[in-house]
Amino acid sequence: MSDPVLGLEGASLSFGDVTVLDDASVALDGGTFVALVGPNGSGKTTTLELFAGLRALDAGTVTRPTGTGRTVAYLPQSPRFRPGFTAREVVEFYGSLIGNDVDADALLARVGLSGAADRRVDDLSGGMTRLLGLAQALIGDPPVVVLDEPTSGLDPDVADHIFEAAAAMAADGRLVLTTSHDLDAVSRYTDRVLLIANGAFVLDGSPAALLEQTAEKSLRDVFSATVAGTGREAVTVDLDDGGEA
Ligand SMILES: Nc1ncnc2c1ncn2[C@@H]1O[C@H](COP(=O)(O)OP(=O)(O)OP(=O)(O)O)[C@@H](O)[C@H]1O
Repeated sequence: MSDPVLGLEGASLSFGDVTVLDDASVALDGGTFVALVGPNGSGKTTTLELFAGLRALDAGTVTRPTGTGRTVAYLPQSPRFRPGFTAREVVEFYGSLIGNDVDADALLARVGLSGAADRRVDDLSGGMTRLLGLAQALIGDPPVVVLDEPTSGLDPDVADHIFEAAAAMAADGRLVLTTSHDLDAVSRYTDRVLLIANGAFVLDGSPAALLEQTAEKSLRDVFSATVAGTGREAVTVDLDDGGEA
């Protein structure tokens, strides 16, 4: 078997008394669309940041692609682009930063944004802004694309479009790793699901395999049953105004 493109081995990371990873290991291969799911605050964004090289572990090792050029493209949850630029200018600008001659129109077409090439980024909808982020992620043809909640706040059709674009990026041979709370889309589009809870990857498999393994009806049910089984307390919301009587 070939070496994993991304991996964690014996990984531990805490913020003060909050343990995000506790001796966790995982190996991810190219040509795969992987979803990292888990409860709020379970460590999804932090894990993506580790893979993007934006954070270091307390213990253990991170495997990332070696080589020159852009190896991991990271799209944060709320991408921001230089105000006043058009979508095409954004792609050309980032291409020039990376030192790549980019065909901006081809990249915008790849994500379905041809019609918005001359629109200023300030005038793009939320969905278009995420799509521009995907186009930007493809600059320099990185082998790994990491997406943090790329569909939060988007309508289901636009969300589907983004999942389709991400799946196509993986079908081209890349490793695409996304976080998402949209378990319906995750079931339909991804090849592999990792569920993080209590510092560990507690489930790992294709959506179909996870349903079979757990005998649950939907990934949503698998999620709830597994998270409950870890003994993790649900997030509690205190509706009291907190005022003293
Ligand atoms: N810089 C930081 N300093 C202190 N604590 C942090 C820091 N970054 C994250 N945390 C904590 O680490 C835990 C994991 O955070 P993270 O953002 O990775 O979770 P998440 O799974 O992405 O959450 P969500 O689904 O709500 O986006 C949380 O308890 C968070 O409060």
